[in-house]
Amino acid sequence: MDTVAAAISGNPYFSAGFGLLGVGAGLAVLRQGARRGADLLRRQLLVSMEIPSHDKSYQWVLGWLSRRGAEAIRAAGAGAPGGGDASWARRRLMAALTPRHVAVQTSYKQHDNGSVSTDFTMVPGQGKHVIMYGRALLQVERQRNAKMLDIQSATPFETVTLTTLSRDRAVFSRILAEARAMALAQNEGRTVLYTSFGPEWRPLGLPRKRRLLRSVVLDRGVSEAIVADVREFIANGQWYDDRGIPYRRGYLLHGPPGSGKTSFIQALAGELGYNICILNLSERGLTDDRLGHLLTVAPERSLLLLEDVDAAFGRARQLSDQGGFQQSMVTFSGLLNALDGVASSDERIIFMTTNHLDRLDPALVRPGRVDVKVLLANASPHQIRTMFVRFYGADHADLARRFADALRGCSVSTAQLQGHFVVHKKDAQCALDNVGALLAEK
Ligand SMILES: Nc1ncnc2c1ncn2[C@@H]1O[C@H](COP(=O)(O)OP(=O)(O)OP(=O)(O)O)[C@@H](O)[C@H]1O
Repeated sequence: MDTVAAAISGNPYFSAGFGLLGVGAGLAVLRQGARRGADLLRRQLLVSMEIPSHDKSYQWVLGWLSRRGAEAIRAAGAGAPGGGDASWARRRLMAALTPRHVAVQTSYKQHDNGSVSTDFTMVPGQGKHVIMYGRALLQVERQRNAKMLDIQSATPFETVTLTTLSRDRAVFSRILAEARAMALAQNEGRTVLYTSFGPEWRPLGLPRKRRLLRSVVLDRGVSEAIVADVREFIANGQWYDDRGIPYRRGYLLHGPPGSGKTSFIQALAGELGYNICILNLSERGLTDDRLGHLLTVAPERSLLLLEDVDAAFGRARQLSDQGGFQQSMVTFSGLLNALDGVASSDERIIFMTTNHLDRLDPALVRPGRVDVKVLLANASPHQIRTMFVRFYGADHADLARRFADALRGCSVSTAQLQGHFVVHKKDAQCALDNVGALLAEK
Protein backbone atom coordinates (compact mmCIF):
# COMPACT_ATOMS: atom_id res chain seq x y z
CA MET A 1 0.00 0.00 0.00
CA ASP A 2 2.72 2.38 1.07
CA THR A 3 4.60 1.63 -2.08
CA VAL A 4 1.53 2.46 -4.24
CA ALA A 5 1.03 5.79 -2.43
CA ALA A 6 4.67 6.57 -2.75
CA ALA A 7 4.56 5.71 -6.44
CA ILE A 8 1.61 8.00 -6.99
CA SER A 9 2.96 10.90 -4.98
CA GLY A 10 6.28 10.50 -6.69
CA ASN A 11 4.67 10.53 -10.09
CA PRO A 12 4.61 14.10 -11.53
CA TYR A 13 1.69 13.32 -13.89
CA PHE A 14 -0.52 12.18 -11.02
CA SER A 15 0.38 15.21 -8.91
CA ALA A 16 -0.41 17.56 -11.81
CA GLY A 17 -3.74 15.72 -12.39
CA PHE A 18 -4.76 16.15 -8.76
CA GLY A 19 -3.68 19.77 -8.87
CA LEU A 20 -5.85 20.43 -11.94
CA LEU A 21 -8.75 18.59 -10.33
CA GLY A 22 -8.42 20.82 -7.29
CA VAL A 23 -8.29 23.99 -9.41
CA GLY A 24 -11.34 22.80 -11.41
CA ALA A 25 -13.33 22.07 -8.25
CA GLY A 26 -12.30 25.40 -6.76
CA LEU A 27 -13.42 27.23 -9.90
CA ALA A 28 -16.76 25.37 -9.93
CA VAL A 29 -17.35 26.35 -6.30
CA LEU A 30 -16.41 29.94 -7.12
CA ARG A 31 -18.69 29.97 -10.16
CA GLN A 32 -21.59 28.59 -8.18
CA GLY A 33 -20.87 31.06 -5.40
CA ALA A 34 -20.79 33.90 -7.91
CA ARG A 35 -24.09 32.74 -9.40
CA ARG A 36 -25.71 32.47 -5.99
CA GLY A 37 -24.27 35.85 -5.05
CA ALA A 38 -25.64 37.37 -8.28
CA ASP A 39 -29.02 35.77 -7.62
CA LEU A 40 -29.04 37.09 -4.08
CA LEU A 41 -27.95 40.53 -5.26
CA ARG A 42 -30.61 40.51 -7.96
CA ARG A 43 -33.26 39.51 -5.45
CA GLN A 44 -32.11 42.20 -3.04
CA LEU A 45 -31.60 44.95 -5.58
CA LEU A 46 -34.15 44.36 -8.32
CA VAL A 47 -37.93 44.23 -8.41
CA SER A 48 -40.06 43.21 -11.35
CA MET A 49 -43.67 43.41 -12.41
CA GLU A 50 -45.18 40.95 -14.87
CA ILE A 51 -48.19 41.92 -16.98
CA PRO A 52 -49.87 39.03 -18.81
CA SER A 53 -51.56 39.63 -22.15
CA HIS A 54 -55.00 38.73 -20.84
CA ASP A 55 -54.86 41.55 -18.31
CA LYS A 56 -56.60 44.77 -19.20
CA SER A 57 -53.49 46.82 -18.45
CA TYR A 58 -51.42 44.92 -21.05
CA GLN A 59 -52.56 47.04 -24.00
CA TRP A 60 -52.35 50.17 -21.86
CA VAL A 61 -48.72 49.45 -20.98
CA LEU A 62 -47.84 48.64 -24.61
CA GLY A 63 -49.41 51.96 -25.61
CA TRP A 64 -47.42 53.70 -22.92
CA LEU A 65 -44.18 52.02 -24.07
CA SER A 66 -44.82 53.06 -27.64
CA ARG A 67 -45.36 56.67 -26.55
CA ARG A 68 -42.14 56.51 -24.45
CA GLY A 69 -40.30 55.09 -27.48
CA ALA A 70 -41.47 57.94 -29.68
CA GLU A 71 -40.45 60.47 -27.02
CA ALA A 72 -37.05 58.85 -26.63
CA ILE A 73 -36.44 59.04 -30.38
CA ARG A 74 -37.48 62.70 -30.39
CA ALA A 75 -35.35 63.53 -27.36
CA ALA A 76 -32.36 61.70 -28.83
CA GLY A 77 -32.56 63.30 -32.24
CA ALA A 78 -34.13 66.65 -31.54
CA GLY A 79 -32.39 69.65 -30.24
CA ALA A 80 -29.03 68.37 -31.49
CA PRO A 81 -27.09 71.57 -31.22
CA GLY A 82 -28.37 72.72 -27.90
CA GLY A 83 -32.08 72.29 -28.70
CA GLY A 84 -34.63 70.75 -26.30
CA ASP A 85 -34.06 70.73 -22.60
CA ALA A 86 -32.43 67.30 -22.44
CA SER A 87 -28.68 67.50 -21.79
CA TRP A 88 -26.34 66.16 -24.42
CA ALA A 89 -25.42 63.20 -22.20
CA ARG A 90 -29.05 62.38 -21.58
CA ARG A 91 -29.83 62.56 -25.29
CA ARG A 92 -26.95 60.18 -26.00
CA LEU A 93 -28.28 57.84 -23.35
CA MET A 94 -31.78 58.02 -24.80
CA ALA A 95 -30.39 57.28 -28.26
CA ALA A 96 -28.50 54.29 -26.92
CA LEU A 97 -31.60 53.00 -25.19
CA THR A 98 -34.00 53.33 -28.10
CA PRO A 99 -35.24 49.79 -28.78
CA ARG A 100 -33.59 48.26 -31.84
CA HIS A 101 -36.21 45.57 -32.30
CA VAL A 102 -39.71 46.92 -32.56
CA ALA A 103 -43.11 45.53 -33.45
CA VAL A 104 -45.73 47.47 -35.36
CA GLN A 105 -49.15 48.12 -33.93
CA THR A 106 -51.71 49.60 -36.28
CA SER A 107 -54.37 51.75 -34.74
CA TYR A 108 -57.35 53.50 -36.26
CA LYS A 109 -58.36 56.99 -35.44
CA GLN A 110 -61.82 58.35 -36.00
CA HIS A 111 -62.04 62.05 -36.78
CA ASP A 112 -64.84 64.33 -35.71
CA ASN A 113 -66.50 64.12 -39.12
CA GLY A 114 -66.61 60.33 -38.77
CA SER A 115 -63.83 59.49 -41.24
CA VAL A 116 -61.21 57.00 -40.14
CA SER A 117 -57.46 57.13 -40.65
CA THR A 118 -54.73 54.63 -39.87
CA ASP A 119 -51.83 55.25 -37.61
CA PHE A 120 -48.76 53.08 -37.03
CA THR A 121 -47.06 52.94 -33.68
CA MET A 122 -43.99 51.00 -32.74
CA VAL A 123 -43.85 49.00 -29.56
CA PRO A 124 -40.82 47.12 -28.21
CA GLY A 125 -40.64 43.74 -29.95
CA GLN A 126 -39.94 40.35 -28.36
CA GLY A 127 -36.85 40.30 -26.14
CA LYS A 128 -35.20 42.63 -23.67
CA HIS A 129 -34.98 46.41 -23.89
CA VAL A 130 -33.80 49.06 -21.51
CA ILE A 131 -35.58 52.38 -21.09
CA MET A 132 -35.28 55.41 -18.86
CA TYR A 133 -38.24 56.62 -16.86
CA GLY A 134 -37.40 59.79 -14.96
CA ARG A 135 -34.18 58.82 -13.20
CA ALA A 136 -35.01 55.12 -13.09
CA LEU A 137 -33.57 52.56 -15.49
CA LEU A 138 -36.06 49.90 -16.49
CA GLN A 139 -35.61 46.63 -18.29
CA VAL A 140 -38.59 45.74 -20.45
CA GLU A 141 -38.87 42.12 -21.45
CA ARG A 142 -41.53 41.01 -23.87
CA GLN A 143 -42.03 37.28 -24.06
CA ARG A 144 -44.32 35.16 -26.12
CA ASN A 145 -45.19 31.60 -25.24
CA ALA A 146 -46.17 30.04 -28.55
CA LYS A 147 -47.18 26.82 -26.79
CA MET A 148 -49.79 28.52 -24.64
CA LEU A 149 -52.88 30.08 -26.11
CA ASP A 150 -54.99 32.71 -24.47
CA ILE A 151 -58.29 30.79 -24.69
CA GLN A 152 -60.46 33.88 -24.89
CA SER A 153 -58.66 35.58 -27.77
CA ALA A 154 -57.02 32.48 -29.31
CA THR A 155 -53.72 34.36 -29.50
CA PRO A 156 -50.35 33.22 -28.09
CA PHE A 157 -49.92 34.01 -24.44
CA GLU A 158 -47.62 36.99 -23.93
CA THR A 159 -46.14 38.85 -21.03
CA VAL A 160 -44.34 42.11 -20.54
CA THR A 161 -42.06 42.19 -17.51
CA LEU A 162 -40.68 45.45 -16.19
CA THR A 163 -37.63 45.23 -13.93
CA THR A 164 -35.98 48.03 -12.03
CA LEU A 165 -33.91 48.69 -8.91
CA SER A 166 -35.70 48.05 -5.62
CA ARG A 167 -35.28 51.65 -4.57
CA ASP A 168 -37.31 52.67 -7.66
CA ARG A 169 -40.19 50.23 -7.09
CA ALA A 170 -42.65 53.12 -6.82
CA VAL A 171 -42.31 53.71 -10.56
CA PHE A 172 -44.48 50.67 -11.28
CA SER A 173 -47.63 52.19 -9.87
CA ARG A 174 -46.78 55.50 -11.54
CA ILE A 175 -46.34 53.77 -14.90
CA LEU A 176 -49.63 51.87 -14.54
CA ALA A 177 -51.49 55.03 -13.56
CA GLU A 178 -49.94 56.96 -16.48
CA ALA A 179 -50.69 54.14 -18.94
CA ARG A 180 -54.30 53.96 -17.75
CA ALA A 181 -54.78 57.72 -17.90
CA MET A 182 -53.26 57.77 -21.39
CA ALA A 183 -55.61 55.03 -22.61
CA LEU A 184 -58.63 56.70 -21.07
CA ALA A 185 -57.67 60.08 -22.52
CA GLN A 186 -57.82 58.53 -25.99
CA ASN A 187 -61.49 57.79 -25.38
CA GLU A 188 -62.19 61.16 -23.81
CA GLY A 189 -65.27 62.67 -25.40
CA ARG A 190 -66.08 59.36 -27.06
CA THR A 191 -68.44 56.50 -26.40
CA VAL A 192 -67.07 52.98 -26.51
CA LEU A 193 -69.52 50.36 -27.72
CA TYR A 194 -68.83 46.93 -26.27
CA THR A 195 -70.17 43.70 -27.60
CA SER A 196 -69.98 40.23 -26.11
CA PHE A 197 -67.16 38.00 -27.24
CA GLY A 198 -67.32 34.62 -25.54
CA PRO A 199 -67.49 35.28 -21.83
CA GLU A 200 -66.14 38.83 -22.03
CA TRP A 201 -66.90 42.26 -23.43
CA ARG A 202 -64.84 43.63 -26.30
CA PRO A 203 -64.92 47.09 -27.89
CA LEU A 204 -66.92 47.04 -31.10
CA GLY A 205 -65.12 49.14 -33.69
CA LEU A 206 -63.65 52.45 -32.74
CA PRO A 207 -64.86 54.65 -29.89
CA ARG A 208 -67.47 56.92 -31.41
CA LYS A 209 -67.77 60.63 -31.06
CA ARG A 210 -70.31 61.33 -28.35
CA ARG A 211 -73.77 62.00 -29.64
CA LEU A 212 -75.22 65.18 -28.22
CA LEU A 213 -78.43 64.80 -26.28
CA ARG A 214 -80.04 67.70 -28.09
CA SER A 215 -79.44 65.97 -31.43
CA VAL A 216 -82.15 63.47 -30.51
CA VAL A 217 -85.47 65.24 -30.55
CA LEU A 218 -88.03 63.62 -28.27
CA ASP A 219 -91.41 64.90 -27.23
CA ARG A 220 -91.56 67.69 -24.66
CA GLY A 221 -89.88 66.79 -21.35
CA VAL A 222 -89.26 63.10 -22.17
CA SER A 223 -85.51 63.33 -22.53
CA GLU A 224 -85.15 65.55 -19.44
CA ALA A 225 -87.23 63.13 -17.34
CA ILE A 226 -85.11 60.09 -18.26
CA VAL A 227 -81.82 61.95 -17.77
CA ALA A 228 -82.98 63.18 -14.34
CA ASP A 229 -84.03 59.66 -13.33
CA VAL A 230 -80.71 58.10 -14.35
CA ARG A 231 -78.70 60.85 -12.67
CA GLU A 232 -80.70 60.44 -9.48
CA PHE A 233 -80.05 56.69 -9.57
CA ILE A 234 -76.32 57.17 -10.12
CA ALA A 235 -76.09 59.62 -7.23
CA ASN A 236 -77.84 57.32 -4.73
CA GLY A 237 -75.66 54.21 -4.49
CA GLN A 238 -75.38 54.57 -0.72
CA TRP A 239 -79.15 54.71 -0.36
CA TYR A 240 -79.53 51.35 -2.10
CA ASP A 241 -76.65 49.91 -0.13
CA ASP A 242 -78.09 51.01 3.24
CA ARG A 243 -81.40 49.32 2.47
CA GLY A 244 -79.90 46.18 0.94
CA ILE A 245 -81.64 46.82 -2.38
CA PRO A 246 -79.79 45.61 -5.49
CA TYR A 247 -78.23 48.67 -7.04
CA ARG A 248 -79.72 48.42 -10.50
CA ARG A 249 -82.33 50.16 -12.54
CA GLY A 250 -84.10 48.96 -15.64
CA TYR A 251 -85.52 51.12 -18.44
CA LEU A 252 -87.69 50.03 -21.33
CA LEU A 253 -87.98 52.26 -24.37
CA HIS A 254 -90.78 51.11 -26.61
CA GLY A 255 -92.29 52.47 -29.78
CA PRO A 256 -92.32 52.13 -33.56
CA PRO A 257 -89.13 51.68 -35.59
CA GLY A 258 -87.09 54.82 -36.17
CA SER A 259 -88.41 56.78 -33.21
CA GLY A 260 -84.92 57.32 -31.80
CA LYS A 261 -84.71 54.65 -29.09
CA THR A 262 -81.16 53.54 -29.87
CA SER A 263 -80.02 57.06 -30.74
CA PHE A 264 -81.33 58.36 -27.43
CA ILE A 265 -79.48 55.69 -25.43
CA GLN A 266 -76.27 56.59 -27.27
CA ALA A 267 -76.80 60.26 -26.56
CA LEU A 268 -77.59 59.53 -22.91
CA ALA A 269 -74.36 57.55 -22.59
CA GLY A 270 -72.50 60.51 -24.10
CA GLU A 271 -74.20 62.92 -21.71
CA LEU A 272 -73.25 60.81 -18.68
CA GLY A 273 -69.75 59.99 -19.96
CA TYR A 274 -70.70 56.29 -19.96
CA ASN A 275 -70.04 53.52 -22.48
CA ILE A 276 -72.57 51.06 -23.90
CA CYS A 277 -72.56 47.26 -23.73
CA ILE A 278 -74.83 45.91 -26.44
CA LEU A 279 -76.15 42.42 -26.07
CA ASN A 280 -78.11 40.65 -28.75
CA LEU A 281 -80.29 38.07 -27.05
CA SER A 282 -80.84 36.26 -30.35
CA GLU A 283 -77.10 35.77 -30.79
CA ARG A 284 -76.24 32.24 -31.81
CA GLY A 285 -74.57 30.32 -29.03
CA LEU A 286 -75.64 32.63 -26.22
CA THR A 287 -76.60 30.50 -23.23
CA ASP A 288 -78.26 31.30 -19.90
CA ASP A 289 -74.95 30.92 -18.09
CA ARG A 290 -73.07 33.18 -20.46
CA LEU A 291 -75.82 35.79 -20.32
CA GLY A 292 -75.79 35.77 -16.51
CA HIS A 293 -72.01 36.04 -16.49
CA LEU A 294 -71.91 38.87 -19.05
CA LEU A 295 -74.39 40.93 -17.10
CA THR A 296 -72.27 40.66 -13.97
CA VAL A 297 -68.95 41.49 -15.62
CA ALA A 298 -70.03 44.48 -17.72
CA PRO A 299 -67.37 47.22 -17.65
CA GLU A 300 -67.93 49.90 -15.05
CA ARG A 301 -69.63 53.12 -16.10
CA SER A 302 -71.57 51.49 -18.89
CA LEU A 303 -75.19 51.20 -19.92
CA LEU A 304 -76.29 47.66 -20.71
CA LEU A 305 -78.43 47.60 -23.81
CA LEU A 306 -80.66 44.67 -24.72
CA GLU A 307 -82.16 45.58 -28.08
CA ASP A 308 -85.39 44.26 -29.52
CA VAL A 309 -86.20 42.01 -26.59
CA ASP A 310 -89.46 41.05 -28.32
CA ALA A 311 -87.48 39.51 -31.19
CA ALA A 312 -85.74 37.17 -28.78
CA PHE A 313 -88.84 36.17 -26.87
CA GLY A 314 -91.75 37.09 -29.13
CA ARG A 315 -93.31 35.13 -31.94
CA ALA A 316 -90.03 34.52 -33.74
CA ARG A 317 -88.74 32.77 -30.67
CA GLN A 318 -91.80 30.62 -30.46
CA LEU A 319 -91.24 29.61 -34.08
CA SER A 320 -87.68 28.57 -33.33
CA ASP A 321 -88.82 26.63 -30.29
CA GLN A 322 -91.12 24.73 -32.59
CA GLY A 323 -88.16 23.65 -34.66
CA GLY A 324 -87.94 26.69 -36.98
CA PHE A 325 -84.75 28.73 -37.32
CA GLN A 326 -82.08 28.10 -34.78
CA GLN A 327 -81.55 31.04 -32.45
CA SER A 328 -79.72 31.56 -29.20
CA MET A 329 -80.09 29.10 -26.40
CA VAL A 330 -81.20 31.68 -23.87
CA THR A 331 -84.43 30.75 -22.19
CA PHE A 332 -86.92 33.26 -20.92
CA SER A 333 -86.37 32.19 -17.33
CA GLY A 334 -82.62 32.43 -18.01
CA LEU A 335 -83.09 36.08 -18.96
CA LEU A 336 -85.17 36.79 -15.86
CA ASN A 337 -82.56 35.10 -13.68
CA ALA A 338 -79.79 37.05 -15.37
CA LEU A 339 -81.62 40.33 -14.76
CA ASP A 340 -82.33 39.40 -11.13
CA GLY A 341 -78.90 37.93 -10.62
CA VAL A 342 -77.22 41.26 -11.13
CA ALA A 343 -77.53 41.71 -7.42
CA SER A 344 -73.98 42.73 -6.71
CA SER A 345 -73.34 46.12 -5.24
CA ASP A 346 -72.00 47.23 -8.63
CA GLU A 347 -74.14 49.82 -10.31
CA ARG A 348 -76.14 48.38 -13.21
CA ILE A 349 -78.22 50.42 -15.62
CA ILE A 350 -80.07 48.23 -18.06
CA PHE A 351 -81.89 49.57 -21.12
CA MET A 352 -84.19 47.38 -23.17
CA THR A 353 -85.85 48.40 -26.41
CA THR A 354 -88.78 46.93 -28.24
CA ASN A 355 -91.14 47.82 -31.07
CA HIS A 356 -93.89 45.70 -29.50
CA LEU A 357 -94.57 46.24 -25.84
CA ASP A 358 -97.67 44.04 -26.09
CA ARG A 359 -95.57 41.03 -27.03
CA LEU A 360 -93.52 41.15 -23.86
CA ASP A 361 -94.28 38.87 -20.97
CA PRO A 362 -95.50 40.86 -17.94
CA ALA A 363 -92.85 39.05 -15.86
CA LEU A 364 -90.13 40.79 -17.86
CA VAL A 365 -91.48 44.28 -17.42
CA ARG A 366 -92.43 44.12 -13.77
CA PRO A 367 -90.87 46.71 -11.41
CA GLY A 368 -87.44 45.61 -10.32
CA ARG A 369 -86.70 44.42 -13.83
CA VAL A 370 -88.13 47.41 -15.67
CA ASP A 371 -88.53 50.40 -13.39
CA VAL A 372 -89.20 53.04 -16.03
CA LYS A 373 -91.21 52.47 -19.20
CA VAL A 374 -91.16 55.20 -21.83
CA LEU A 375 -93.01 55.34 -25.12
CA LEU A 376 -91.10 56.96 -27.96
CA ALA A 377 -93.88 57.33 -30.49
CA ASN A 378 -94.03 58.65 -34.03
CA ALA A 379 -93.18 62.31 -34.44
CA SER A 380 -95.44 64.73 -32.58
CA PRO A 381 -96.04 68.27 -33.98
CA HIS A 382 -93.54 69.55 -31.39
CA GLN A 383 -90.85 67.11 -32.62
CA ILE A 384 -91.60 67.92 -36.27
CA ARG A 385 -91.21 71.66 -35.68
CA THR A 386 -88.09 71.24 -33.57
CA MET A 387 -86.40 68.97 -36.11
CA PHE A 388 -87.28 71.33 -38.96
CA VAL A 389 -85.76 74.31 -37.17
CA ARG A 390 -82.73 72.27 -36.20
CA PHE A 391 -82.10 71.42 -39.84
CA TYR A 392 -82.87 74.77 -41.49
CA GLY A 393 -82.33 77.34 -38.73
CA ALA A 394 -84.50 79.39 -36.38
CA ASP A 395 -85.42 81.90 -39.11
CA HIS A 396 -87.53 79.18 -40.72
CA ALA A 397 -89.91 78.82 -37.74
CA ASP A 398 -92.89 79.78 -39.88
CA LEU A 399 -92.13 77.13 -42.52
CA ALA A 400 -91.62 74.64 -39.67
CA ARG A 401 -95.11 75.37 -38.33
CA ARG A 402 -96.65 74.94 -41.80
CA PHE A 403 -94.70 71.72 -42.32
CA ALA A 404 -95.97 70.31 -38.96
CA ASP A 405 -99.53 71.37 -39.84
CA ALA A 406 -99.30 69.52 -43.16
CA LEU A 407 -98.39 66.33 -41.30
CA ARG A 408 -100.98 66.70 -38.53
CA GLY A 409 -102.73 63.38 -37.87
CA CYS A 410 -100.21 61.40 -39.94
CA SER A 411 -97.90 58.73 -38.54
CA VAL A 412 -94.40 59.71 -39.54
CA SER A 413 -91.34 58.51 -37.68
CA THR A 414 -88.52 60.83 -36.70
CA ALA A 415 -86.19 58.67 -38.78
CA GLN A 416 -88.37 59.32 -41.85
CA LEU A 417 -88.31 63.04 -41.11
CA GLN A 418 -84.53 62.98 -40.89
CA GLY A 419 -84.38 61.20 -44.26
CA HIS A 420 -86.66 63.81 -45.83
CA PHE A 421 -84.58 66.70 -44.52
CA VAL A 422 -81.39 65.10 -45.77
CA VAL A 423 -82.87 64.82 -49.28
CA HIS A 424 -83.83 68.53 -49.20
CA LYS A 425 -80.90 69.64 -47.11
CA LYS A 426 -80.32 72.92 -48.90
CA ASP A 427 -83.86 74.18 -49.22
CA ALA A 428 -86.46 74.44 -46.44
CA GLN A 429 -89.17 75.55 -48.87
CA CYS A 430 -88.49 72.49 -50.99
CA ALA A 431 -88.87 70.27 -47.91
CA LEU A 432 -92.29 71.82 -47.29
CA ASP A 433 -93.34 71.63 -50.94
CA ASN A 434 -92.49 67.92 -51.04
CA VAL A 435 -94.09 66.98 -47.74
CA GLY A 436 -96.42 64.70 -49.70
CA ALA A 437 -93.49 62.37 -50.38
CA LEU A 438 -93.44 61.51 -46.69
CA LEU A 439 -97.06 60.43 -46.77
CA ALA A 440 -96.48 58.41 -49.93
CA GLU A 441 -93.76 56.44 -48.10
CA LYS A 442 -96.37 54.98 -45.78
N1 LIG B 1 -86.11 61.48 -32.24
C1 LIG B 1 -85.09 61.55 -33.10
N2 LIG B 1 -84.31 62.63 -33.14
C2 LIG B 1 -83.28 62.69 -34.01
N3 LIG B 1 -82.96 61.70 -34.87
C3 LIG B 1 -83.71 60.61 -34.86
C4 LIG B 1 -84.80 60.48 -33.98
N4 LIG B 1 -85.38 59.28 -34.20
C5 LIG B 1 -84.66 58.68 -35.16
N5 LIG B 1 -83.67 59.46 -35.57
C6 LIG B 1 -82.65 59.12 -36.58
O1 LIG B 1 -83.16 57.99 -37.29
C7 LIG B 1 -82.19 56.95 -37.38
C8 LIG B 1 -82.71 55.68 -36.73
O2 LIG B 1 -82.95 55.93 -35.35
P1 LIG B 1 -82.84 54.82 -34.21
O3 LIG B 1 -82.03 53.66 -34.68
O4 LIG B 1 -82.39 55.49 -32.98
O5 LIG B 1 -84.35 54.37 -34.06
P2 LIG B 1 -84.93 53.19 -33.19
O6 LIG B 1 -86.16 53.72 -32.55
O7 LIG B 1 -83.89 52.64 -32.30
O8 LIG B 1 -85.31 52.16 -34.32
P3 LIG B 1 -85.57 50.58 -34.20
O9 LIG B 1 -86.73 50.38 -33.31
O10 LIG B 1 -85.84 50.17 -35.61
O11 LIG B 1 -84.29 49.99 -33.65
C9 LIG B 1 -80.93 57.50 -36.74
O12 LIG B 1 -80.09 57.94 -37.77
C10 LIG B 1 -81.38 58.69 -35.93
O13 LIG B 1 -80.42 59.71 -35.99
